[in-house]
Amino acid sequence: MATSKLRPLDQRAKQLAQAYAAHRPLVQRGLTVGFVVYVLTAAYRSLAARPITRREKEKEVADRKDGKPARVAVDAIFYQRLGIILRIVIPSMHSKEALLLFMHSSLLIFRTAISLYVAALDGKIVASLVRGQSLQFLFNIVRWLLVAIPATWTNSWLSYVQNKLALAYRTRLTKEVLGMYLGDEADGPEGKVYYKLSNLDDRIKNADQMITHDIQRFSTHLAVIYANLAKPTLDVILYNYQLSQNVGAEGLVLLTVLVQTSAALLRALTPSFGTYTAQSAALAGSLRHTHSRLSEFAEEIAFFGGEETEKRLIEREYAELVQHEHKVMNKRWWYGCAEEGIVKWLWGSFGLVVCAIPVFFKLPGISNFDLGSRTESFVTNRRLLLSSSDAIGRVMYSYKDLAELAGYTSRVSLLLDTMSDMRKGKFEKSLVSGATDGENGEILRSRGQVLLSDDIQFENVPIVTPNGDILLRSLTFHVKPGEHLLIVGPNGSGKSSLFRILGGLWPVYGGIVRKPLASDFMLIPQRPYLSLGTLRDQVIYPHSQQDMEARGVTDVDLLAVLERVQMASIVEREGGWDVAHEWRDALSGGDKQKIAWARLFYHKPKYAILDEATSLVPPDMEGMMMEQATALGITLLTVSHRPSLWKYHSTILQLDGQGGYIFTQLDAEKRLAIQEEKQDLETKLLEV
Ligand SMILES: Nc1ncnc2c1ncn2[C@@H]1O[C@H](COP(=O)(O)OP(=O)(O)OP(=O)(O)O)[C@@H](O)[C@H]1O
Repeated sequence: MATSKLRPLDQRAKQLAQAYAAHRPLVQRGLTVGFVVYVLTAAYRSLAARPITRREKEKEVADRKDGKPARVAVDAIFYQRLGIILRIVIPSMHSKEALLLFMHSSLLIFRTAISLYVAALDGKIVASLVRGQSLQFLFNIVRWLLVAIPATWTNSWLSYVQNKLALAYRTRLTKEVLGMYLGDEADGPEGKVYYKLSNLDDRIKNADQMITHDIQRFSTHLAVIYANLAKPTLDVILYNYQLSQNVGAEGLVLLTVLVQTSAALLRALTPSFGTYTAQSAALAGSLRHTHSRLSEFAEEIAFFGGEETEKRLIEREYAELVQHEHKVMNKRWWYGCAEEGIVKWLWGSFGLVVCAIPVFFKLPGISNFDLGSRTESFVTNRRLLLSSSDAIGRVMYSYKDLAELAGYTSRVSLLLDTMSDMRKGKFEKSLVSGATDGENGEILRSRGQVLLSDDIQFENVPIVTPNGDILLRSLTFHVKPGEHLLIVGPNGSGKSSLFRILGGLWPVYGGIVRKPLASDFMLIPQRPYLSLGTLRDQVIYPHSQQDMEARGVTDVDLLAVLERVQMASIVEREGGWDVAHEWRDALSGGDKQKIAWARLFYHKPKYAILDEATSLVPPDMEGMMMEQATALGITLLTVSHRPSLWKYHSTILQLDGQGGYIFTQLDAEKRLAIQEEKQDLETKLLEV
């Protein structure tokens, strides 16, 4: 019974095998086409955005509340961000970057074609060896040497074009970012982003690190990812197509199934490298920032003997960075083991089995098989397979690269988004408690008007610090050109804040501010800023020498300006106008203030803001400088605790530090007399 049942089954299997052999070319074609479609779909799916699950969304919200870093992954958000940045780095199809990308792609295809040729040649060389055909062998070696010329040429060109591409991306991005970062009022209503980023917003702690380091890393990763993704995908298709011609598409399909199953396992094991990259960049930036603060305030710290505290701060930042790097290294270690085990060894053994198919099974349509042909086919197939598994491996590795690119993309887009928010006047800063309640909240949510005028006029303008502290609810005063204003008040009452509003640094939360452009103001603070550059650059800052010459000003005129502040000797002392120093360290506090006054006399702005600007110069010079400024038609807005300066001002704005103020005409003599009387009374009171 059993044999009679088996026979028809056996026969049916035979019939099936015959039918299969008869239609094998069609099946082969079907399998090959299916394979190509599969590789493309798999490549697309591995790159496509993974939708964010509800649990992940909830976790992200919770993390943000806890102040934990945001999760970064290869998801829809990443592609959206990348799309925006790509439009910056490749602005059009005719741009230099598009041309470089085209060159890069052509070179990649050319290199794959060479590899295919080399695989076949390798097989031929070994076959001629096995067959003992010396002439054929020599001929093949010459071909090998000849193909080396375009092969090496292509490889050098590839890395050259790739580096050029990275640099071109970096240049485009840096240009865009600097345009926003250092754009002034002339670029639009909202400039001075570099100030607002660090003072009015909490999102970015170290913009310098982002502009220099993160943009560079992003550009390099973007240039590499293209080669690491496009090339291996193309390679997988071409090598496998060639392989399927040699070993039959069935073996290849089996191989692909095995490879893809293990690849899925590897993918599931991949840690979140994108988040780690973004965290590393942020921690490195923070450490650098702490170091740069140390060198910036070296003198102050040295006088205080603050080395231990500073060391502790730096060590804390460093420890955080090292801890994070250790964590990433550990993850990379075991991931590396799993990756190498699967990609190199497991796939390698699958490959050897596939290469052996034509040796052990006679494939229809392939009619060889002396020892030489078998060796040739084995060597060629093995090379193709190695290249192919290397390509699949690279697609796998590139997922890690893609995750890292996602990390840098999140950093660059955070920078771009925050800067664009700054320009729109949208700030995110943690506010003092109660800032958003009731009347305070109303003030913070509203915005005032800024109108252009020759006078300075505040109408019901609140003065609010960036963290939402309301210093004055409603300030009203009016200064006409030529009417010097004295501003007095206790520490922290908002005197400098008033200037920040005038300079366009802080937003106007309500009322109307009438004022000239910020470029019509010039600030002299207690510790004036000295730029990098020559002595001339210090006096004419922010002008360049060309600007100075265009104004018709010569070095002789500049010397006259320095004479006004009794600093003419500095030119000879420092070795001429063209000598460059770190002027911040080379000049004393008083000299710095005098240089700043010389700068004022050179620029002759409409208004000068003097914030304790004469605190370090001798009293006799102080009066002289004020008179000269008046003679040049500069209107002074002065903050000073020195009564000796009162007589140069006609109005006074007195802040009480409790939210109240008085704005009135200033009769300096009367005020001085009252002051003296007050002091007398106080002395008498003490005697009692
Ligand atoms: N960037 C900032 N972020 C948050 N708060 C700030 C910022 N700059 C100043 N403030 C706060 O604004 C308040 C007023 O500061 P402001 O510098 O205007 O005082 P001031 O009257 O000039 O004081 P002083 O006489 O000490 O210079 C202070 O409480 C200060 O802490």
